[in-house]
Amino acid sequence: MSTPLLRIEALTAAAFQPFGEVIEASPTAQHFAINGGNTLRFHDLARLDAGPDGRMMVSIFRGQPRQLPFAVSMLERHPKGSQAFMPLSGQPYLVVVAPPGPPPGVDTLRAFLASPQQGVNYAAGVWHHPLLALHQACDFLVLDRMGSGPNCDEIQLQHKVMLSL
Ligand SMILES: NC(=O)N[C@@H](O)C(=O)O
Ligand code: NI
Repeated sequence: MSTPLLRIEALTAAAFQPFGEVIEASPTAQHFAINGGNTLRFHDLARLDAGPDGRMMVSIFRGQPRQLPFAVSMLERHPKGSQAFMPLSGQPYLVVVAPPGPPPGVDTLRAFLASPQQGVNYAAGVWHHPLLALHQACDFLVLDRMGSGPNCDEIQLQHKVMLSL
């Protein structure tokens, strides 16, 4: 039996709501002028969470491009804190997620194509695939938890799914 294709959806705040937030300078986001009108502030776009005993840290991930079609065989989650990615290299990328809680399955997996102007913030415990950069090596600004104890659970999918554009 061939490995099923996972449908890839356009990334929107509404579609991503069960998993976290989309970070983008959207006209629908709360925004207001600052700095004497020189600057527009797109305000409070994501809920960053390091838990009661952690702190947020800033990193840069340089992801090598994934070759498509790509087999999704595992996901991970960070139970103690959120994790946000903001693209820096002007390329789209893929996001694969499943709701927090039960092990992800073909019926709960979702895939999104993020534009170069869209970041994502995974809420704590949301299942997601590690960075899926496309086309070239891409840098991402990453905001996630520094703290004690393990904060990355990995799970192998019972049934693989394929990503293709
Ligand atoms: N392991 C790590 O820091 N990266 C992953 O969490 C990821 O989501 O890419
Ligand atoms: Ni992660």
